[in-house]
Amino acid sequence: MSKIDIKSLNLDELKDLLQQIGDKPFRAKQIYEWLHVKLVSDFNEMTNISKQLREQLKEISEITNLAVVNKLESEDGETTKFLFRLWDGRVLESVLMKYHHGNSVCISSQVGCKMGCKFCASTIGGFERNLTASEMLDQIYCIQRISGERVSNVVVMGTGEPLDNYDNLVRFIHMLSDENGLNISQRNITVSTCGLVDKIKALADENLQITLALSLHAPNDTVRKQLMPIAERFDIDSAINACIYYYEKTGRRITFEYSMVEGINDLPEHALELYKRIKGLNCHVNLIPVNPIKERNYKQSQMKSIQNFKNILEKYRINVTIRREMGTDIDAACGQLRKSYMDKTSD
Ligand SMILES: C[S@@+](CC[C@H](N)C(=O)[O-])C[C@H]1O[C@@H](n2cnc3c(N)ncnc32)[C@H](O)[C@@H]1O
Ligand code: SF4
Repeated sequence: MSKIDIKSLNLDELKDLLQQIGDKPFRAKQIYEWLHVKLVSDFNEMTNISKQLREQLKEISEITNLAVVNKLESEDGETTKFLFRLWDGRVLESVLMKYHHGNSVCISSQVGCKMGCKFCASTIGGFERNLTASEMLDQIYCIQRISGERVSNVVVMGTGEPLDNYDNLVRFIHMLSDENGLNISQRNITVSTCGLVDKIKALADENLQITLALSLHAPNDTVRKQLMPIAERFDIDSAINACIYYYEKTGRRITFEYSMVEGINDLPEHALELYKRIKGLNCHVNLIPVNPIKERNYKQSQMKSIQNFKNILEKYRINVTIRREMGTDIDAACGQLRKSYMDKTSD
């Protein structure tokens, strides 16, 4: 894309742009509303903007949009997976989950991922590129347009490591929670990371109110290194300490994600060790039965091991839930739908 990516500009930047082309800055608010509230993807739809200004904007800028490649709805109707095509032909996936408290969208932050976690389908084809702020917003905007229902929660838990795309992520969060845009409360936005310690600390200093989720998946470095290469770069203590810093700066309770893999991280001694590591922290542990992917032979923990693990943590008064599996009938594991599509198209 050689033209200006107008949907990635915040309101002040849009005002500057209008000033530069000799127009009134107050028009910026109207254009911002067309892009981020009325969710249009064509300058011609901006009916209160003069034709001359629309033509000028078309010449220097572009409005990103996503094309729907595939849409799969789970049998219970609660989960819909979307496969989208970007302007450069690359594909990404996003998920709409309908809860009684509102609609939540899980978005991707990168095309592919370079982090190499052993059980994750998103990383198998490697890393392709970062998503821009507009491409992250587009996933939510498209789903809201297609479903006709307001999105109230956003989780950055799809393909990619959001903190490896730091500047675009922070821009995206500001724009998503902007009162002139969709105005989604920062408290309803969750960012999940495999644990880039320096970036967690930087995020803590941004003065945001989003929830941070750390993908922990192990009670110690030995087990963590078996599952996540990032554990070679940052040890478990430094990852947890970065979360403590995040809590101290923001007052936001930390979520620890723990994908349960049979025989690897689901034993009672793991639960006990985990408790000792996180005791005293204002946190919540989310136990996720791992979704097996065909490229790896990791098995999902038995439900009785997961329940036992939960009971042990609860005995020590750790806040813990087992994540309800949603949409297992539609390639629910993160990156799986995109991976199936890539496999088919490369035949
Ligand atoms: C796909 S990642 C994206 C966000 C970020 N890169 C991270 O690792 O936290 C979101 C969560 O999904 C988990 N995950 C990935 N593959 C999974 C699988 N096959 N089964 C269960 N959880 C999985 C990750 O460990 C992580 O906690
Ligand atoms: S779990 Fe997250 S960091 Fe790890 S490979 Fe998957 S997307 Fe990347």
